[in-house]
Amino acid sequence: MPLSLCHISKEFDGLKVLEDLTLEVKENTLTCILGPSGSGKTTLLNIIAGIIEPDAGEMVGFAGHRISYIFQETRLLKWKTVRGNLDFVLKDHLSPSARQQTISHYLQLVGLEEFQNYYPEKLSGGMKQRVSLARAFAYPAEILLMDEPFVGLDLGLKLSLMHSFLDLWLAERRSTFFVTHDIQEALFLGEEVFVLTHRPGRIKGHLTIDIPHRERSLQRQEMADLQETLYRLLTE
Ligand SMILES: Nc1ncnc2c1ncn2[C@@H]1O[C@H](COP(=O)(O)OP(=O)(O)OP(=O)(O)O)[C@@H](O)[C@H]1O
Repeated sequence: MPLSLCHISKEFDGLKVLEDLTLEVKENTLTCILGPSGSGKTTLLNIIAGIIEPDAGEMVGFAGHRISYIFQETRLLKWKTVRGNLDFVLKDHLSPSARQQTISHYLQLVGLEEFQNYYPEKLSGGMKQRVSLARAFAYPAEILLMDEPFVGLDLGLKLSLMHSFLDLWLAERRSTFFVTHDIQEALFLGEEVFVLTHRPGRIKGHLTIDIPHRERSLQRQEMADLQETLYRLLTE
């Protein structure tokens, strides 16, 4: 069943943040919501997560689905080890032995097995974000919400985290809503990309990118053209 947001509007104290926003995607699609700062991207994720009620509109296809939410700041529990952080979100869902296996599987996918007994304060920023990705994927959620998880990181680290994220996501597709104001993130990750207007956020444009993730390179003219289109949509 597709996931649909239908005519969603939201204002805070008279400030219109989202206006008549409608989109529909297939299940297990990696959807990027690309928009300028203040266009209501976080508000939209919070509405999908059920943290905020929209003033108008409805969501179809989301009911009964569990949600994992990844933020810009990693929100790891600092009194628990890497393994303990994953264990914490799994303890109500899996038996102890299944938990051990699941945790090892995801830590291996993000290359952090040997750091499993470290506390977050002993990890670099990139390693912490990898733990947070592994934790989000380990949790048995059908929907993944990602709020600019790589913002403010240097280019090398951002690229390496995007690869870690894609390794996890390609191994096990989830319906993902990834918000960003970064054209390259949308271009390299999105299967569907929706571009928002300035506040109040409305859908300004929509692209489907059907190039397999592993074949996305700016050397390809098609990718360069898509980048140009996204740039125009975002800035004009
Ligand atoms: N709970 C709230 N109460 C009042 N105003 C709010 C609230 N949440 C968000 N806003 C306002 O809504 C607008 C959109 O915020 P939001 O965080 O959704 O945008 P964004 O696109 O995620 O921005 P950024 O890219 O800068 O994070 C902002 O002007 C913000 O001040």
